[in-house]
Amino acid sequence: MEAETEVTSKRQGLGFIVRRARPEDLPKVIMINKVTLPEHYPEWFWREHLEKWGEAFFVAEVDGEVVGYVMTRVEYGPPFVAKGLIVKKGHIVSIAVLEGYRRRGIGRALMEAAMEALKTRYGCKEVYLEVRVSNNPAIRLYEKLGFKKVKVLHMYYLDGEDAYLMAREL
Ligand SMILES: CC(=O)SCCNC(=O)CCNC(=O)[C@H](O)C(C)(C)COP(=O)(O)OP(=O)(O)OC[C@H]1O[C@@H](n2cnc3c(N)ncnc32)[C@H](O)[C@@H]1OP(=O)(O)O
Ligand SMILES: [Zn+2]
Repeated sequence: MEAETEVTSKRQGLGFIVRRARPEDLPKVIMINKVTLPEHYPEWFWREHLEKWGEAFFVAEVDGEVVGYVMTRVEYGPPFVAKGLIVKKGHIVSIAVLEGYRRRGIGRALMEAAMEALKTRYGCKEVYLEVRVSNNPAIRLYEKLGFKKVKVLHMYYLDGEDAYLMAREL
């Protein structure tokens, strides 16, 4: 994918842009994470991911405002679903879209941009993530993109909830 992709919804006025994140986007990205998810990270963690794996860190913009993000990293290890002993794995660390901007394809477009970059820029053979077992909207999105539930991670979250580890080949 090129640096910027414009997606215009069939419904007028619901267009958005997906582009690579920049350092100046981080305050807004961190704010979106705070209001949408219980899992938060220190500022240096976001910055580190942008510096190391910035080609697969994307934001979505509506009318010039960042309304969503996807942050990823690249890891080496035994694959969950791909073939091989040790492979490069793309890890979707966090994705979120502000509540008022959901169900217009932004989450899907962010995931597609991240997966394409993980594959073509970093050579990842698969992509994986963890998601709360109760998070149906996110699970539906991942299944629509071809992810499968690989295993349950018991008590994965601080509040005791389990996670599904979901993965697909790239
Ligand atoms: C690895 C992790 O970060 S796990 C945590 C994921 N993030 C969160 O849970 C944060 C809060 N939630 C969100 O930010 C959003 O709901 C997201 C990111 C999960 C989805 O973002 P959206 O922009 O709404 O997704 P998008 O519009 O692309 O939806 C694509 C498809 O996913 C499925 N989907 C998305 N939301 C829902 C929902 N609420 N109910 C059922 N299916 C849904 C649908 O199949 C949808 O296609 P459709 O609208 O044509 O039916
Ligand atoms: Zn994770």
